[in-house]
Amino acid sequence: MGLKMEGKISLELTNCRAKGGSSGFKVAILGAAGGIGQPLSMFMKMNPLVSVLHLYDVANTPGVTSDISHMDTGAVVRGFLGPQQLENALTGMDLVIIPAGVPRKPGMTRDDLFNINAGIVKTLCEGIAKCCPNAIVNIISNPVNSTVPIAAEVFKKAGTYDPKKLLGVTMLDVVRANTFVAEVLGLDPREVDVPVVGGHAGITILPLLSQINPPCSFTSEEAAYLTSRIQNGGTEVVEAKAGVGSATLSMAYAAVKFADACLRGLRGDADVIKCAFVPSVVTELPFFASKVRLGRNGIEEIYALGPLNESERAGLKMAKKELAVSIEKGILFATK
Ligand SMILES: NC(=O)c1ccc[n+]([C@@H]2O[C@H](COP(=O)([O-])OP(=O)(O)OC[C@H]3O[C@@H](n4cnc5c(N)ncnc54)[C@H](O)[C@@H]3O)[C@@H](O)[C@H]2O)c1
Ligand SMILES: O=C(O)C[C@H](O)C(=O)O
Repeated sequence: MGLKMEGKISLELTNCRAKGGSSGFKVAILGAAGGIGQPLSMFMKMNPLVSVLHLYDVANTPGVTSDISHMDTGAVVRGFLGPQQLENALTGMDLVIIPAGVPRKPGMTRDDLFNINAGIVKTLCEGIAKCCPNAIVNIISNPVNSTVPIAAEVFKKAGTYDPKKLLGVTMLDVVRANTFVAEVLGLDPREVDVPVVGGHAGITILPLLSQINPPCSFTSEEAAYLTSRIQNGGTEVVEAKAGVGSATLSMAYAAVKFADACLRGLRGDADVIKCAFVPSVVTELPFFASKVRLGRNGIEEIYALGPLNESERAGLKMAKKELAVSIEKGILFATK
């Protein structure tokens, strides 16, 4: 058999020869052809811990897959289009990342996305429960404060729920906080680590400026400016994009930072610690974002909040009130 078939290279033959890194993890991205999905897929193709990369979407996956598959890195890339291919996309995966769903336009809250995105996340999680129940799941789709509880309920119903493996991605809040704090302090953002706890929407995003590494202090004006800018970072991008979407590039960067941490944990690396919105007993709420240690089983340890200053305590009270409503909304949707 020749390489050319009617002017096209035989895909069957090239697939026979395809070789990925001999070891590594299998990762699926659901919503891979979207604004976040495309750069995230590219970054994950560059990640040496990934041996197989499955790209799933309801539109445009063939083009994105063909494009990304030409990158000369180790991971083997396969594309999957539409619900009939979801199960094949998910079977055997170690990590599933979900950026599927609609983004905000100016004037909308993340909760305004609930009506569309709740159903999308529910269906995708039903597929995960069926085809890769042991996978780590990273949920990016908004509103994260509700979509993570939805995922938990789907897994509970299927009998596959492992709270150590379900993580809402709040890494972009940390990435923004590091950037904005470094600007104020005149530091390199790579040297700054700001814990951001609570959730992922407005006042539920609670940066702990009193616990920054390296230790630093702010005037009350600086603290108010930083807290507000971190809480409204998403809206800042939505308004700048003026109707064509929300953060995609910085989100893909944050998502790959977080996914890489999950994979390093799975590999057995020590001291992999990141903030995430997870099933939690840190507060009285069933889900809460705080620092977690990632390991071979997913979340190995969830850290307590530590000492908060007066304004952080006030922020926490307000954040918990809003979070309780969003969490309940997700649970009700998935159990009705
Ligand atoms: N967690 C965070 O920090 C964070 C940051 C930015 C954006 N987001 C959220 O991520 C989501 C995606 O944002 P985006 O800018 O990439 O949007 P986008 O519209 O550019 O891309 C979304 C993709 O999802 C796909 N999709 C829709 N329904 C699907 C389904 N049932 N199965 C699989 N794929 C499906 C679409 O075809 C599209 O390719 C939004 O909900 C947005 O609010 C979260
Ligand atoms: O703001 C949005 O709607 C998207 C995302 O949650 C963000 O924080 O950028």
